[in-house]
Amino acid sequence: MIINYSLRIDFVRAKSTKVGFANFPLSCRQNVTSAWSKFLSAKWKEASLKTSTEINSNEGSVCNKSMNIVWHKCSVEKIDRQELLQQRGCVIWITGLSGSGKSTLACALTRALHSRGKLTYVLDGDNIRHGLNSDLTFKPQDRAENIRRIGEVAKVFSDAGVICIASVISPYRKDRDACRSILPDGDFIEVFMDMPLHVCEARDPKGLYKLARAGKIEGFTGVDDPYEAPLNSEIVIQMEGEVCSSPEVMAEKVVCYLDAKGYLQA
Ligand SMILES: Nc1ncnc2c1ncn2[C@@H]1O[C@H](COP(=O)(O)OS(=O)(=O)O)[C@@H](OP(=O)(O)O)[C@H]1O
Ligand SMILES: Nc1ncnc2c1ncn2[C@@H]1O[C@H](COP(=O)(O)OP(=O)(O)O)[C@@H](O)[C@H]1O
Repeated sequence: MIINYSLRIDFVRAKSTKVGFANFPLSCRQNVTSAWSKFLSAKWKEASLKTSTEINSNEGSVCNKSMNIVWHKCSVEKIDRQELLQQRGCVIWITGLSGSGKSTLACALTRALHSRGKLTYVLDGDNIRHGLNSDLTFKPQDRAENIRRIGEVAKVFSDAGVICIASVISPYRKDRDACRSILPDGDFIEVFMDMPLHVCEARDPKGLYKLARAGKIEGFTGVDDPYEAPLNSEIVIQMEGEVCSSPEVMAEKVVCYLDAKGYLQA
């Protein structure tokens, strides 16, 4: 993006330098400007290639390919919507292994908040992959893009004043941190489902661990694909010895956090 932009400036400068060539013979001027154009167009191509490589890498999408865009502000803003809803928009980001209980917690939490009159919306990895993200695989760069898109959608919901609950494996720390970085301070609340792999594998409600162990699914998180545990989550859900709290008790822990931080009022 920066490279593209500076090239655009160079291009404008190059065009204006043509005026300075006015005293040279026409053929000489044409040669210089055409060499300049070739040089710039080669550089432009190089920059574009670099940009798409960056987007397709595991870095996540750090560049914006859209140029000449200006943010349009409206007179009704987040603060007005929050006032209407009597709550503060935020993102509850539930991360953990498959089978760790992310969807179960997301459902219990949306139910608990709904019954307190709070507007929520759940973005579940499995569900989003049925539509918006149906073009993505489980390769690292596609997981990164999956998380980037869900992070952006969650940001829109929180800007709408909604308490958005994202339940996604999101195995890479960098991708989760990127989602945190696009939200106002405090509005990204990470919940780590810190369940041991053997517990998740014993649950295996969809039979996916079994398939992964049999080599029928490649790159399954926790089996032959990494999961980078969060280092500083706002909330950690763990077992107490061999016992797992009920989904309602887990949800209550998150509700208490939201209440204490003032998200349940405008
Ligand atoms: N290879 C591989 N690894 C992990 N999970 C897999 C895989 N293939 C399919 N599934 C199913 O996809 C669900 C995870 O989707 P996510 O979008 O949350 O994954 S990710 O955040 O992009 O890693 C996940 O759902 P949950 O079990 O609810 O986590 C699985 O059912
Ligand atoms: N707190 C819990 N106690 C006992 N079983 C649970 C709990 N949370 C989830 N489960 C069970 O574990 C399995 C996986 O839960 P799920 O929410 O689908 O996990 P994930 O979304 O992380 O894959 C399901 O069969 C679910 O009923």
